[in-house]
Amino acid sequence: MSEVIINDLTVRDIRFPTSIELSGSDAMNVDPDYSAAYVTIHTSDTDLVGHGLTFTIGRGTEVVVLACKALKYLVVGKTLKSLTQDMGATWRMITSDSQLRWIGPEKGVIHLATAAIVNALWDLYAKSEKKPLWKLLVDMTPEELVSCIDFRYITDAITPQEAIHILKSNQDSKNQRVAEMLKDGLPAYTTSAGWLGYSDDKIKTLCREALDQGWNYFKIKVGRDVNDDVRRMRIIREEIGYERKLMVDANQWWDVNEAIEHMKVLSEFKPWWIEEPTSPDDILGHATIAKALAPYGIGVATGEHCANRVMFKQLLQANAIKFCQIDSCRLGGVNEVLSVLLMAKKFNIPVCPHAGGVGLCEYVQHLSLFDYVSVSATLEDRIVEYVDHLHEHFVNPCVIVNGKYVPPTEPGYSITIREQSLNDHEYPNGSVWTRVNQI
Ligand SMILES: C[C@H](O)[C@@H](O)[C@@H](O)[C@H](O)C(=O)O
Ligand SMILES: [Mg+2]
Repeated sequence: MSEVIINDLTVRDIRFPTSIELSGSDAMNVDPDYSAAYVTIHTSDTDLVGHGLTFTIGRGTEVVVLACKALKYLVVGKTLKSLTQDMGATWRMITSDSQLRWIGPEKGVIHLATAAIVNALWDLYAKSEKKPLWKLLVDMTPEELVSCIDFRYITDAITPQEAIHILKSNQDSKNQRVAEMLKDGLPAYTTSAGWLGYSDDKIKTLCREALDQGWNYFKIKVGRDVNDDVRRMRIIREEIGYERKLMVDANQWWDVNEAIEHMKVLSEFKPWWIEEPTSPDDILGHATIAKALAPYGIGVATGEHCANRVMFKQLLQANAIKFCQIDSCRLGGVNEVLSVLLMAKKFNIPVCPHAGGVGLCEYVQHLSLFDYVSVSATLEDRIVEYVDHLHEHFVNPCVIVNGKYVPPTEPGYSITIREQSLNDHEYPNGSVWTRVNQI
C-alpha cells in the first residue's frame, strides 16, 4: 500500500446561536454563541479524513481560523506516518515554529489553533488504526505513550521514567478496567440546569428532568450577586437534596479575598468545589483560596483556561487545586493532556475534565477513559462534565445513559460534524446566520 500523504488542510468558522436562549451563560461570559474553528485534514486516501475543532464562544473565531491557516504549512505535504511515528516530535514541531512561537508560546489564539490541528491529526491517526482514540492510547506501550509527551519544563515535577513507571504499574489490570468501562460507563455530571441566565422556574424544571435521567452530580453558575446565588442554590438543593453533589463555577469573577468571602456565605449549601474562583493565571491566589476554604469542605477546581503543562505543574506544586480540569482544546491537544494526566496522578489529584461547549464532551470522554484505564486506575472523585447541547450535529455523538458516558467504539476522536450542520452554521453566510441576522 502506498504511503498516505497529507494533501491539504481546510478550516471553517462554525457558530451556533446559543446566546438566544442564554444557554452556556455565566458570570463572565454572559451571551456565548458556542462556536468552533473546524479543521479538516485531507489525505491522498480519499477514505481517510481527519477532523479537529477548537472551541470558541462566537466573536474571535475568525481570528482562530486565521491562526490555523498560519500553522497549516507545518503538516501539509508530509506523510501521515512521518507525523504519527513520533507524536512527541510532531507536537514539538507544531508548538515551536521559530516565528509563530512568538505569538504564544503555548497559549492564546495560536494554541487554540494548535489544538484544532493536533486533535485532527490524532483523529486521523486513530482512524488509520481503526480504533477509537481512547483505545489507541490504551493500547500503546508505556514507552510509546510517554514518547508523545514534551517533558521540557516539567521534569522538576515528573520525569519520563516516573511516567513510564506509573503506566507500567497499571498494565496488568488494564483489560479489567476496559471491560468495566464498556459495561458500566464513565461517571459524569451535568451543568445543563444551572446557567446564569436561566430563570428560577427553568432551573427547577431542568433539575427535575435531570433527576429523572439519573444524574447525581450537578454544577451551577455563581459569582455576580451573592443574594442571587443563595436563592438559586437553595432552589437547587430543595430539588436535588443533600445526598447528591453540587458544584459551583464563578468563571473568574472574583478577586482572591472576594472569592473566599463569597464562598463562606455559600458554604451553607455544601458545594463540593468552587471552579475558577479568580484569574486563571493566579496560581498563588488559587492556593490562598484553597487553604481558606478547606475547613469548609470546599475544594478549588480550575483548568478550562489553563493553557499548558507548566501552569498545571505550578497549580499542582502549590497545592492550589483539589480538582484538575483539563480542557481538550485549551491545552493545545492530546499530547499536552497526557502530560497533565500523568502529573495529576503523581500529585494524587483527580482529573475532572471541562466539557460542554461544542464537541468538548465528544472529546473528553476519550481522555477520561484513557486516564482511568491507564493512569489513575481509580474512579474516586472523578467525574466528567456533560452539557446537553449540540450533540445532534455530530456524526458519532457521545452517548449518556444514567448519568454516565458510554465508551465510543467508532474509529477516531468522535469530533466529525455533519456536513449539513457545517453548511447551515458556517459564519456568516450559513442559512442559520442569514436567518438570525434578519430578525
Ligand atoms: C462560556 C461557557 O459556557 C462556560 O460557562 C462553560 O464552559 C463553563 O465554564 C463550564 O465549566 O462548563
Ligand atoms: Mg467552568
